[in-house]
Amino acid sequence: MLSIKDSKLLKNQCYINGQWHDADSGATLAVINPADGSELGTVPNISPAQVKQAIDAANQAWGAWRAKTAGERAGILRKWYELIMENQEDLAVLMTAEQGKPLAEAKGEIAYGASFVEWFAEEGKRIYGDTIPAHQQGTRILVLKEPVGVCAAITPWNFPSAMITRKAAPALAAGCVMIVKPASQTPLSALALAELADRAGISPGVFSVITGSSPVIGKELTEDSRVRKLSFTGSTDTGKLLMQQCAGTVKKISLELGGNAPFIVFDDADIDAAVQGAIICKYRNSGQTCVCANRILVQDRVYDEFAGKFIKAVESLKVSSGFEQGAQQGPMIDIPAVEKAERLIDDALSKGAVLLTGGKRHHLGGTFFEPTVLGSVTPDMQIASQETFGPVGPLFRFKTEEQAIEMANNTDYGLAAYFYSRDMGRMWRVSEGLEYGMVGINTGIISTVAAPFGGIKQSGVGREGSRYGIEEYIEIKYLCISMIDK
Ligand SMILES: NC(=O)C1=CN([C@@H]2O[C@H](COP(=O)(O)OP(=O)(O)OC[C@H]3O[C@@H](n4cnc5c(N)ncnc54)[C@H](OP(=O)(O)O)[C@@H]3O)[C@@H](O)[C@H]2O)C=CC1
Ligand SMILES: O=C(O)CCCC(=O)O
Repeated sequence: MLSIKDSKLLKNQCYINGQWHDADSGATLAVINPADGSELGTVPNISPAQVKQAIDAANQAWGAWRAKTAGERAGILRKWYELIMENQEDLAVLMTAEQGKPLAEAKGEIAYGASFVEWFAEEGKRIYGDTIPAHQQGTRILVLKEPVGVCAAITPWNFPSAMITRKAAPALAAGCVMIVKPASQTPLSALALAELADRAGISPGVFSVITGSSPVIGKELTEDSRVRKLSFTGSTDTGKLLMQQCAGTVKKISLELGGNAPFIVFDDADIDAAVQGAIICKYRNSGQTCVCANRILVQDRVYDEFAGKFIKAVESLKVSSGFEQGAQQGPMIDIPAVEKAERLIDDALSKGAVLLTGGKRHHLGGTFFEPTVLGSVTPDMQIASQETFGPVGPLFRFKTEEQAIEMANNTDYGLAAYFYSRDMGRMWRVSEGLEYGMVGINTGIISTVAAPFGGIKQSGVGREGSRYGIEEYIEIKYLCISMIDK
């Protein structure tokens, strides 16, 4: 039994048009605690007709929601933010139970997720239009910014709360309405957010959370022309599929997909700081983060020093249930995730990599995995080109700055990159040379509500957070007013 103060936050129904619903058929999906395999509850596996009902409700709710002033919407969103923060502890418990991350990380994610609601409540008040010098006498040109309309969000299990608010908050602030389909592994965090949205006074239909089979729900959401936009965070393969499905109705899309982040340590770096940065960048959330360091590139001269200190720090990480005091690495999300880590390690070792620590399932059993470091990794190994999404840190060796940039860019992904250096000229050269949407310099953590999050190449389309994030939910309408001199 989960220990939460407000038992009404634990839901087993989905939230459509301001009401809680079972599936028409009564079908359910089980939600599993990855730390011990126990069942935490069930959620409805809804029918295509119920997805249509959610779209009907959203479409109907849109008019009244967009007609509110930005200030009125901001007041309601502010209330939602406050309720999320008041319930931070309970929401974190739900998250750790269904996702596995340490409770301290879960609390951090709740605050991070709430920060998008607070930020965009304010940002919605500053959606300014434009006037443009006209091209002829007696004419004026105006640019209006209008909400896109009914939006859908499909979100992943690795950040079960923040990936919802990062999409829903700018949408609602801009005057759009949103239907969210969370990952099947982590629907409880999403449904708890819906309960709090309800308490905050977000009107029926403005924010719905639906659960069930992803291909079925995805098809309904992408084929319905009333849904004007899809925002997705998840794997590149699923993102490509959804992009294709959205083509039929030419929807706007935002895609936040996979990464293959290089983490470069130059020989002028502060090595201790680089080790700390690499630990947090690689092992937070058990390595299941799209901006996690995926390849650690270390310059020849400092390779041995960095490797020695890094291995020591990795070996000191506490692996346990996320609820245990001091937990630093919880279980992985499921067995396929463990098998993927094993596959990548086996491939690397068979091609000449060296196991420096870890490398196998943890003695705690289930989906716990040892924090792992591989040395002498080379670009021909699968781990160099695939997103590991696990606690495996592969060390690559490089000689020159040019070689580091070339190795870093040698991937189809372009989400986040990191490097450590104390040379100002190098900071500019390398920042400009890296083909990535985000670059962390002398830091392993770059996520904040204040900055634009997103990637290039096959890592996605669009940006989330910051003042840029709200533009994803705005259409531009141009007015050409003539004959004003008559
Ligand atoms: N960029 C990122 O942040 C993430 C990257 N990944 C990467 O993807 C790998 C696999 O993870 P996985 O969970 O399978 O990622 P997916 O991309 O498959 O899942 C993410 C979301 O997409 C949904 N989804 C899956 N298939 C469809 C579909 N056909 N139509 C509509 N929605 C769909 C899922 O729903 P449901 O759960 O119900 O199937 C979930 O809500 C990971 O190992 C990692 O490399 C994974 C998650 C996040
Ligand atoms: O992994 C992701 O999908 C998002 C990363 C969360 C963040 O750091 O903002």
